[in-house]
Amino acid sequence: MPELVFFSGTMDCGKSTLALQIEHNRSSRGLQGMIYSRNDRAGHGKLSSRLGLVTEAVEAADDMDFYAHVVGHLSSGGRVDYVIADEAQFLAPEQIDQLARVVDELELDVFAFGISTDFRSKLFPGSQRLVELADRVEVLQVEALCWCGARATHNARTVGNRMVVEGAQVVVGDVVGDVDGPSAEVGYEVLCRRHHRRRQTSATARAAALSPDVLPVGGAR
Ligand SMILES: Nc1ncnc2c1ncn2[C@@H]1O[C@H](COP(=O)(O)OP(=O)(O)O)[C@@H](O)[C@H]1O
Ligand SMILES: Cc1cn([C@H]2C[C@H](O)[C@@H](COP(=O)(O)O)O2)c(=O)[nH]c1=O
Repeated sequence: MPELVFFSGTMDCGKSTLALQIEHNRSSRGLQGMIYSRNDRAGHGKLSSRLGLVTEAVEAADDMDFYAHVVGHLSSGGRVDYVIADEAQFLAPEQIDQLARVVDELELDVFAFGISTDFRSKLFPGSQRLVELADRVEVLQVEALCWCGARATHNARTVGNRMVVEGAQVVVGDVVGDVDGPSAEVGYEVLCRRHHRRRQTSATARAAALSPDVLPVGGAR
């Protein structure tokens, strides 16, 4: 039976890498995928992984009808054996319904990849709809780690190395390493729930270790 599968995890846990591996394994057996992405960091019409792999993709506009797009491709003589949708958190709920329709009416597997929650730990609308509609939700095997060593389950947004909790839901960006000194750039860091709740990033934890009498934002350690 064809399925709608939602592969979910934090940022930087290998979702796009897995999407590219699924694409590679199927295309190397002569199957043809329709690959969608939206707002990939590598640019318009790309699906890229931090391991350096990248492939061409259809950039999913916010008014794009996925079902009509696949039907249009098939009607004009194209072939589609499966569908991959990366950065699925950025899709509208109606677009997730269209992907479910692709599974049910065109009998194609649809593999969607994305983060579930935003920097405030609230579900993205597209991810919420995926959780509601998917045949399976798969959590990725490779654990991204918080600076404390625990499994990272949450995405923090940082500005100037400090976690922020105000701002637009969508700001395309990348995880920042353990940077020294303040940065005005918006970045992201994956954290365990405990440190996300306490707003303790690696930089603020390091600063607190250097000056133990300074409490993190929010009080408790
Ligand atoms: N230099 C590296 N060596 C080995 N693995 C790496 C390296 N850089 C990144 N990775 C792996 O790639 C993962 C990120 O993959 P990616 O597909 O870009 O993540 P996602 O799409 O979930 O944000 C990291 O969690 C890590 O496992
Ligand atoms: C938490 C969070 C993330 N984003 C953006 C940042 C990146 O461009 C993507 C996630 O990409 P990845 O391949 O999973 O690393 O989402 C955002 O816009 N808003 C957020 O709250």
